[in-house]
Amino acid sequence: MLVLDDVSRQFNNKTAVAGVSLSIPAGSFVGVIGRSGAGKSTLLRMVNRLVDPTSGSIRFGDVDVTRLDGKALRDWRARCAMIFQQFNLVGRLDVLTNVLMGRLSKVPTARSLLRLWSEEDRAIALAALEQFDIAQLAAQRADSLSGGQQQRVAIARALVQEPDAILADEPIASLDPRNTKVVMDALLRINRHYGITVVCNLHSLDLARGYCDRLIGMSAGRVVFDGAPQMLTEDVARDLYGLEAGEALGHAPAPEPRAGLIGAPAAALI
Ligand SMILES: Nc1ncnc2c1ncn2[C@@H]1O[C@H](COP(=O)(O)OP(=O)(O)OP(=O)(O)O)[C@@H](O)[C@H]1O
Repeated sequence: MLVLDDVSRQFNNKTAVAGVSLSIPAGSFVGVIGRSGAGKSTLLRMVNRLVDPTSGSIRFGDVDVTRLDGKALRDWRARCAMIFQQFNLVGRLDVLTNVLMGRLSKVPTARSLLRLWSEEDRAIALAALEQFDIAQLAAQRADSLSGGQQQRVAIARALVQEPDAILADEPIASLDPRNTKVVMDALLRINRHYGITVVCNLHSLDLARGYCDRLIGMSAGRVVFDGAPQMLTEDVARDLYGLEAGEALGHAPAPEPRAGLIGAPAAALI
């Protein structure tokens, strides 16, 4: 269970997140929605500690995330993988090496410094690429791939970290509708098949409704809606998005059917 208790973040005199309290049970697929500037990215980044809260606490099980530093903080970041709008791959490296980067926290320091990957690590990375139908791209430079392919590589890299949670910050914001569906289906698969918690910032309400079990609506740094997608009425949605309602309430592709939800550890990739 991920628990945020009265978490706030200020940038100079601007309050980005204001007194957010939330409990997210393991295995949830949560969508964080709201208009631009509502505080969605800051909220996610605080969980991963890319941004430190100004006040409040974040706990995951018995770990007090807000107090971690050094190796303990690095370990935490390995347990909650981030996925970004701009993929954050190393463009000049091949796809397989990019995915192997996700194994860095799993291998002894000496080997990780020398980038000496075991056969097992390579097999895990290749199996992750296969999951998302991009194993044939393993030897290509990451920067030669389309946006949708790059985001699937980033998701494969996150998966081989064997995380407890994946935090996805607008993962489809720069993708076309077909790739949007492919990437959202990949996140859904990770959630359903491996039981990994997914918290995903989304601008499109249709997408959030289609994929998430629970929506958290933010406005001016506060949580103003927290519930199942079907509880979010059109009126509440219009309030949430204000002038952006037209764009945010547009139609989005439907997810794959939610079948075959077998829990399995990420290590079971091979
Ligand atoms: N590093 C920063 N320095 C100063 N202000 C910031 C910083 N990061 C965020 N903010 C401000 O905090 C508020 C919340 O920003 P945040 O990026 O969390 O919102 P968001 O809902 O993710 O928006 P978007 O959908 O546009 O990414 C905004 O007013 C933003 O300008």
